[in-house]
Amino acid sequence: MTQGMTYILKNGRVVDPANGRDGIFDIEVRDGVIVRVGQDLPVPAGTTVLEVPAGCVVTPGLIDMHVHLREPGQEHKETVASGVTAAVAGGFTAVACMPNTSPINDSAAVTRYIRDKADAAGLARVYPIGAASVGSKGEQLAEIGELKTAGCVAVSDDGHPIRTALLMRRVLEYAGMLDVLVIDHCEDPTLKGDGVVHEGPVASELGLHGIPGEAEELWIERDITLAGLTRTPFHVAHLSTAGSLRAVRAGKARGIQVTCEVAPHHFVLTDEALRSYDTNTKMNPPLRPQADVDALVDGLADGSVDVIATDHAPHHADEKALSYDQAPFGITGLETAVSLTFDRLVHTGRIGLSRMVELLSVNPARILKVTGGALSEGAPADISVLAPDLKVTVRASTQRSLSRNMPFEGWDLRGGVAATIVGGRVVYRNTAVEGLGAWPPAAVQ
Ligand SMILES: NC(=O)N[C@@H](CC(=O)O)C(=O)O
Ligand SMILES: [Zn+2]
Repeated sequence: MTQGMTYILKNGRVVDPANGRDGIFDIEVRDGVIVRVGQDLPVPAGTTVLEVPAGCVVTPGLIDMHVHLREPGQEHKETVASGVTAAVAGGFTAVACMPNTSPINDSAAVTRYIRDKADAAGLARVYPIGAASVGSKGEQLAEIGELKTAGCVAVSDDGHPIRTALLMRRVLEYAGMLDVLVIDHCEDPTLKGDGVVHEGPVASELGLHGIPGEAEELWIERDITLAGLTRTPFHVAHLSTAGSLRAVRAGKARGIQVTCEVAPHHFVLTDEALRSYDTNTKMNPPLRPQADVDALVDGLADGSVDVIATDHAPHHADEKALSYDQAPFGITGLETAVSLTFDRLVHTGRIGLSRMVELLSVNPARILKVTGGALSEGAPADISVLAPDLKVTVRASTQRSLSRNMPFEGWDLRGGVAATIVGGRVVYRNTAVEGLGAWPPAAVQ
């Protein structure tokens, strides 16, 4: 525990693009707040020094703006407590959680319940996302004002698209007035039909029903048009195709306030992974062909993709053991995102560290309008310490999530997390990283 304590994080390579910093800096933390950032800060008597291990990178706390915490209602898959434990072990100081719990988070009572659970866990910050429509049924507008007052930072019917153009228009109008972000799971349900994987040669060969990329693209075009009509910001959840990215780029070029996120599995895997028939390759949107993956990586590099978000979607092993058609959509992601980003984007030279920090911290903070995204003096000390060269072998059995549904079992990746600091408290310390021995013990390690 380091809250209430003064300490100096010493000699870390600080990558803080919002403040134009990339170099060796010290960070002084007092009572949970960053009080000074500078080179060779003096160490007053009695001040603890936390030496940053050689090769580690200190960044503003990572924020995952798309997770499913499953509480209330599906605590066998994940609880708020297990979810935030996975989050801090994955390097995230904050997460925004989708409303498709049971009951749906369409009321202040559910929002407060989630926040209370998050406060009790005391690990990552949790920003609830409220439903856009009552019960996420797509019929009646949810009480967006009530949800905002209770602490929701955004609204979405994630799991489903916001059902009609008229409803989307109203959601944008009300949420816009209240300064609440609208996030849509963009997918035309009629085109999706009973599809379970990407529509294409692999699906045909395997005899699985396909979902065309156009199901996503059409819906994004609809939403961008309505964001233009209402002059309101709109965020695309889990964007997955080249055509979707073209639509977002064109929207941005027209001055429409549209932003988007891409999940790690969509820039790492293609629909070739389906040949395993492993239901841990089943998620929504589905894995796409190489050309889409290449386009997403280009977008991540050139700035047209704003955010990396995991879409952490825990499901129980019994459900994932069903046939491919029957199993639920979704995979976990909180504990692999940083390693996949380092291994597949940074070490391949596609993005630099500062772009990585923009995608995982600066932009989600800006889009959600929440604290963080910068290591500024006076800001809460939400800090991630990353280990770009750490050798990681992914094992579901050692992850903190209650669920193990992920397709990266046994993967060797380069890059990981050394420590996670929330509000000045070291909440996670990775015992596999050398040089953290003198750090205080953490709640998760
Ligand atoms: N992404 C997924 O595959 N699954 C999500 C719901 C959703 O966003 O579709 C889930 O809640 O399991
Ligand atoms: Zn979704």
